[in-house]
Amino acid sequence: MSKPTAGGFTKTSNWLDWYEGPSKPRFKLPPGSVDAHCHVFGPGDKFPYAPERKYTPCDASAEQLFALRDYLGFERNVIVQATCHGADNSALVDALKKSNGKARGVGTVKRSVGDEELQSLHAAGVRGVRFNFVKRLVDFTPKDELMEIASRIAPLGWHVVIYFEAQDLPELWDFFTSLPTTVVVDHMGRPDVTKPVDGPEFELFMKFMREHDNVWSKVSCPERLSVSGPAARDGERNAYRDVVPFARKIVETFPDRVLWGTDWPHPNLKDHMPDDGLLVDFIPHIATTAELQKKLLVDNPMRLYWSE
Ligand SMILES: O=C(O)/C=C(\CC(=O)C(=O)O)C(=O)O
Repeated sequence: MSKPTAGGFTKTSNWLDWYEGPSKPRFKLPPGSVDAHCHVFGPGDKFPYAPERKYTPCDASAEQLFALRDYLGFERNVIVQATCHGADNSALVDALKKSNGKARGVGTVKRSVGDEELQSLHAAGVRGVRFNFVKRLVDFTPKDELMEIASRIAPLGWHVVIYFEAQDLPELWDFFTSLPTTVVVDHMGRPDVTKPVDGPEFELFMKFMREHDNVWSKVSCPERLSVSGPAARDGERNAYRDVVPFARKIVETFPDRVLWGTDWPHPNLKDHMPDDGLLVDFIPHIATTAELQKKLLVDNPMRLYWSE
């Protein structure tokens, strides 16, 4: 049954709702694992979607996220502000407050944000801001504005999360490499996985990480990047095989600077909605030893988000 969007909003046409009744993962997550990339949406009647949004999702509440966390065997979440909420972080903050310290957040702020607001976001558990360069998701924000925001949040010990597509890395390189904070890349910079893993495009991403030890990567979202699948559906525990070499290379080369997240509730998927339990079973294909798994799922996110 189609999931609702409260508050009189109408979902984007052909919206794929998050998957009801996921499988129990066969992979046993190490104790203290963090789902380091997920979102909350609305509910629209309490936390209206932003007027400037490029899509309207089905609602995905904090309670539903925390139920999934417990069911899959995660201990904590990092909730990332999605563009459908613009720079209004209230749904995010509400979720952080309800989490009893088990969630941290990455928000979106504008140049006009006051020091008091930054302090109150920090108190709620926000530890970073997200700069989104994916053109279908956001209108352009001038780089001087983003740099000003980065310099405002740096003294708080926060980091910058960047979301962009692989073909845009050359143009964004100078900006990214001048950011004064830890920089966390969403979804491996969205590589085109039909290109070779040792080809020039992905090599540029590897160089970006190799030459800048403040750059981290989420090795997340195989369901978004995969071209040939197979999808994490119908019991498939060896899904998205075309993405594995890319994620595995990052995990093995930079084991102390990688994070993993479900990306629940998976906004804007067009082809299929993954079963989140089967998505967890993707992890041992990209982090193949207990040591790598603990770094990816526990040590790294704890160092970045729960250091104090
Ligand atoms: O959920 C993600 O990470 C990816 C998104 C959505 C997004 O980033 C947003 O709305 O802010 C995408 O590729 O559509």
